Amino acid sequence: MRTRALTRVHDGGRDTRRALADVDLVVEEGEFVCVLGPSGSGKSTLLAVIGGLDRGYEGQVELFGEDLGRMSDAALARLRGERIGFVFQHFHLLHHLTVIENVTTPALFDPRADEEASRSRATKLLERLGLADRAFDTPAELSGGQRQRVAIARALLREPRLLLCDEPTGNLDAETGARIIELFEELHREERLTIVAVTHEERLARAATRILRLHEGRVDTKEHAP
Ligand SMILES: Nc1ncnc2c1ncn2[C@@H]1O[C@H](COP(=O)(O)OP(=O)(O)OP(=O)(O)O)[C@@H](O)[C@H]1O
Repeated sequence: MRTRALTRVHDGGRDTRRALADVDLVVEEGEFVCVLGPSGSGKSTLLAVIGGLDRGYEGQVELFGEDLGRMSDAALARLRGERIGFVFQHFHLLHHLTVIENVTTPALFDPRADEEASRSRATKLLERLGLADRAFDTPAELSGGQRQRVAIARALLREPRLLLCDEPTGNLDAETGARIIELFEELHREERLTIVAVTHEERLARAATRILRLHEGRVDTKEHAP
C-alpha cells in the first residue's frame, strides 16, 4: 500500500476540515502497523481512504499495485471484498441476524463462495475468538467486547491480505484484549497478513512492527519502532 501526497478535505460548508494533509506513506506486505494520534488527527479517515471506502481524496493511493483512483466502483468493491477485512469502530453488525450469519455475510456477495466452507471457517473463527457458544445469539444479546470479536471474525472470513482495524481492542477487558492481540500476532507471523490498526492502546502498539503517528492530518516523519 502506498500513498502519495494524500489529502482529504471534509467540506462542511464554512467549516472545511483537512483530515489528511500530504501524506506519503508506504506499508509493505506483511507489516503490522499501528496508527496512533490524538482524537481528530485523521486516523479513521486514513483507514477509510486506504481501504477504498472513501474516494473523495486528492493525491494517489495504490493498493496491491493498483491505483485506486483509476478503478471503477465495481472493481474497487470486488478488491475490497476479496482482499481487505475491516473492523470498524462501531462494529456495524446486522442486528436481525445471528452471530454466525453476521460472520458469513461477506461471502453472500461472492457468487463463487461455497456456503458450507464459509460456515465452517466462521465456526472455526468463532472458536478461536472464544465465541463458539454464542453462534446463534443475536448481537443484541452480546456484550460490547463480544460484538467486537464478532466483527473481527467477520473481517477475517474471506482470508483477506490486508486487515484494517479501528480501535480493535477498544472495548475489551484486559484478558480478551490480550487474546485479540495474540490472534493478530499469529495472523501476522504465520499468514503474513498485513495489518493496519488504529489504536490508543499501548499493549496493541507494542505488538506492532511499526508505529505511525498522525498529528493534524500529517504523518509524523520520525517513524518509531514499537
Ligand atoms: N464525514 C465528515 N464530515 C466532516 N468532517 C469530518 C468527517 N469525518 C471526519 N471529519 C473531520 O476530519 C478530522 C479527522 O477525523 P477522523 O475521524 O479521521 O479522526 P480520528 O483521528 O480517527 O479521531 P478519533 O480518534 O476521535 O476517532 C476531524 O476534524 C473530523 O471532525
